[in-house]
Amino acid sequence: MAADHTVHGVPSLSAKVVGSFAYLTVKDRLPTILTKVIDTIHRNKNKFFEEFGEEGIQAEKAAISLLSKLRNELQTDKPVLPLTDDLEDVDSWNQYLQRQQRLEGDQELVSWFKSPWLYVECYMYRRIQEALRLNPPISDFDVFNEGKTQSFFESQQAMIVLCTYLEGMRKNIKELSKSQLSEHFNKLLQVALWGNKCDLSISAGQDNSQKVSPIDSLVSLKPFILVDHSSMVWSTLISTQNSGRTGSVRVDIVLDNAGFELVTDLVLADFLVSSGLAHEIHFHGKSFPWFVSDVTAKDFQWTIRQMMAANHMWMSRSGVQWQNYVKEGVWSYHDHPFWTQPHEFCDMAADAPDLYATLQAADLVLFKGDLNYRKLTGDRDWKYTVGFHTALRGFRPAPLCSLRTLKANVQVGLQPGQGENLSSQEVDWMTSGKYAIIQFNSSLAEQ
Ligand SMILES: O=P(O)(O)OC[C@@]1(O)O[C@H](CO)[C@@H](O)[C@@H]1O
Ligand SMILES: [Mn+2]
Repeated sequence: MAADHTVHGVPSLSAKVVGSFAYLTVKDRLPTILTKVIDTIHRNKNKFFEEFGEEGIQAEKAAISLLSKLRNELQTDKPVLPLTDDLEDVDSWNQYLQRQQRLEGDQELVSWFKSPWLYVECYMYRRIQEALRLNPPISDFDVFNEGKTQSFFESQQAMIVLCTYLEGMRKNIKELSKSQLSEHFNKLLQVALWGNKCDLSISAGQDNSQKVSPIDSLVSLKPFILVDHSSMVWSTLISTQNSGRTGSVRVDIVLDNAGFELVTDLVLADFLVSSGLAHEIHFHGKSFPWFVSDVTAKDFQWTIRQMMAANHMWMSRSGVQWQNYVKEGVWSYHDHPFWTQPHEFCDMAADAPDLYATLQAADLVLFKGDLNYRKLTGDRDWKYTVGFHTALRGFRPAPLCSLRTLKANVQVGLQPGQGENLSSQEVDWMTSGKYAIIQFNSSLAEQ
């Protein structure tokens, strides 16, 4: 039987296409990230010594040696190796490697430059975790922590603007009309969308004096939203209210990055709860450090604590409110090994049925960020006009919406000619983070 990486003749993005964005990422970006990780571990040598003595130093050396070997395997296109640590997901990863090998056929071994980009990129982050797990004293060290905390502190000004907006609204939220609520909803949905922009500086001001408000900048960013299904997201929320259901409305947010983006997500979640549009928010994060800036449980708790401790009245008031939501169970944080695996989401029902069942209990699921979009669409070379519903290939646990700035060259659901027009004007429109989508799919059949 012919086995390959195509679905309906649509191939997976892969570094085997020389010059493609996937190729450049594997060739340049991933080794750079590994070098930074090695440097970070080395710079923390003294800390490891203070905490664990000589054992800490040995662990630092051993982890660095494993990571240098990993970088060499990547750069010389060596075969992808099975994992050897003790995490609960090892079997699943190793089975996935076999699955990839079957797709590859007998001719070639699965390797960095030949296999699907999504797979090898996820695998790199899992191997970083392996290098730490195999060296127990430093297993819990988060190699990306410094960057995440720095991005939080650098965007304080924009956070203050958001929390001030939130507090202003909270005061008379019960008196707002449906249309006023919908206006606030659209704004905060867009703030959470642009929070995914890679540079984190949504408020254009670079200096630390006058900052442009992340709310005010929404108008000028609007033309860069290529697909805007926000009215369908709103209708979904409203219809759950109008349906006369007695149960509480639950919104799940599949988080992406820590720092400013996480705060925009928490502000949106706060609005949903305090307006009564939702009664319960489930946040889904990663169980270990992932794709440099993704949220882990520690980041989630740290962020709320930092907000509470902030030296600004509305920021700390928001932090206290969020801590209460967590205490009362109105907000809950969840992680599942599936989020740090390479599977496309259409595999979830079969490969992580418990997680799929969890999402089925939501009234709406918001997927933040670029990587989640790649997994929603299988990271394939789809034609721009293919429907989102088609690209999801049966993944529809609940009504869902992707909030994503474009940082990888996969995009579906555009109007005829829209993608071609953009390509003729800006070669990097799919990877610069300048454009964005709010793309919705109902849980029903084809819309
Ligand atoms: O998911 P996010 O945080 O929005 O983006 C993740 C990302 O930076 O990593 C990949 C490239 O290495 C791309 O998918 C994307 O640009
Ligand atoms: Mn991310």
